[in-house]
Parts: sequence; C-alpha cells; structure tokens
Amino acid sequence: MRKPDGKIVLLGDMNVGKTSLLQRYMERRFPDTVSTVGGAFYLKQWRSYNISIWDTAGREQFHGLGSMYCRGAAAVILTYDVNNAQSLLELEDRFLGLTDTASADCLFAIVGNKVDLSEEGPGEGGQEGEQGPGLAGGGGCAAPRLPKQVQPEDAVAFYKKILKYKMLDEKEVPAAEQMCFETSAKTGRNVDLLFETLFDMVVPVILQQRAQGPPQTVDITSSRPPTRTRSGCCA
Ligand SMILES: Nc1nc2c(ncn2[C@@H]2O[C@H](COP(=O)(O)OP(=O)(O)OP(=O)(O)O)[C@@H](O)[C@H]2O)c(=O)[nH]1
Ligand SMILES: [Mg+2]
Repeated sequence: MRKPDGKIVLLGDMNVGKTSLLQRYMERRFPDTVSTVGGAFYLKQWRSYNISIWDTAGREQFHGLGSMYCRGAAAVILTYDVNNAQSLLELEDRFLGLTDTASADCLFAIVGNKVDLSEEGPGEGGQEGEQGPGLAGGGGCAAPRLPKQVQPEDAVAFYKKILKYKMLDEKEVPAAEQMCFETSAKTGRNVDLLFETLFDMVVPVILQQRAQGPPQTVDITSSRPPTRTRSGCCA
C-alpha cells in the first residue's frame, strides 16, 4: 500500500455523525453505526495524491488518542450536531486543543451534521449538493421540523475563534463561509461538497509539507501500547 501523501482527521463529540459522514462519502450509504472505538481510516485517491481520512472516537475515554491522530494533519474536520448546542461547545472545550499537533498549515472545516432532522426540504432534508446562502453548500429553504440549536453564524463565529487561537491571519486563510458546512450523512446533503472541497484545498498543503521535509505520520511506536478490550480494539 502506498504511503498517504496527506491526512484529514474527523474530530467531534460522540454521536454527532463522524463515522456516518465518512461512510456516506466513501461507501455511498448510511448504514447503522456503532460508537467508534479508538480510530479507523480510509484511503482516498484524489488526483495523483493518496489522502488518508481518519475517523476518531468522540467518547471521552478515547480523548487521549485525539492529538496522536491529528499529528501532521493537513486538515481537521470539527464536527457537531446542529440539533445539539453542547456538541459545538465541546469542539472548543475538548477538541480544539487536540489539533495542536496538526501541520502548521492545517485547514479547519466546521461541520454541522444532521440537518435533515431540523430542516424539511425535497426528499427529507434536501438533496445532495443543494446550494443556498449562508454557508458553503447552503442551508435549506423550508419550515423546520425541529428547532435547530446551532445556527450558521455560530459556526462562523467558532471558525473565527479558531483563527485567533491559532494566531492565523484571516486574510491568509480560507474565509469562514467557505469552511463551514451543514451536512446530513443520512440524505447525503453537502457531504461530497465537504470532502471534495477539502481535498482540493489540502493538495497545496501536501505540497508545502513535502517542501518542508519528510511527511509527519502517526508514529505508533512512540505512543503507549494500546490495552486490549474485550472487543479486541484499542482503548
Ligand atoms: N438523522 C440523522 N442521523 C444521523 C446523521 N448522521 C449520523 N446519524 C445517526 O447518529 C448516530 C451516531 O452516528 P455516528 O456516525 O456513529 O456518530 P459518531 O460521531 O461517529 O460517534 P462516535 O463514534 O461515538 O464518536 C447514529 O445513530 C447515526 O445513524 C444524520 O445526518 N442524520
Ligand atoms: Mg464514530
């Protein structure tokens, strides 16, 4: 297997839909999921590049692994559930600090998932790739079924906080509107847009990383050996 050229990591609280988003994109389906244990990755060939996309566990007990998965990442997808305000707060409180190990040029996408639960549109929550104003990929246009707890402006404000935290100049990084997405892993809404926008954006980061020296990958040998659980996975 060819070594990945770059890495994208999905982070976020348990149950926000990280695994579902990745499976929707890679396998084109919305299967039943079980809460992720440790982490897992897919390899995606994008143009001539191999990009690994890492799915991580949101459960508190796996928190310590997060910064290891982020090491050298070219992009991090910070995921929340639009119907759960706490899940956005958790990104700031628990997950943002894990990205300190990412590449210096790391891109950040903020993703509000499960829009199908709060917005009605064609085919329950809108169709894949549907566009509209506000965020990358747009919002819906019909009456909400559930009151949404997180608005697009909240995600944009969080993105700006990240730039401050990382001491990045707003002029030199992608605009918040380009990097905040509302998705539904269930209907597929904006899922391709999210991943493919990021793939295009990480290619220059990969080239930059190459110019700076050998790629940073997860060095399993430098981490504590995982303890075995009954299911046989990393804990
Ligand atoms: N309605 C709806 N349900 C979703 C969506 N995405 C995920 N779900 C459901 O939400 C639950 C959790 O989804 P997962 O993808 O397992 O969540 P996760 O973020 O990977 O959770 P951890 O692995 O525990 O961190 C599952 O029951 C999914 O079917 C979505 O876009 N819409
Ligand atoms: Mg999962």
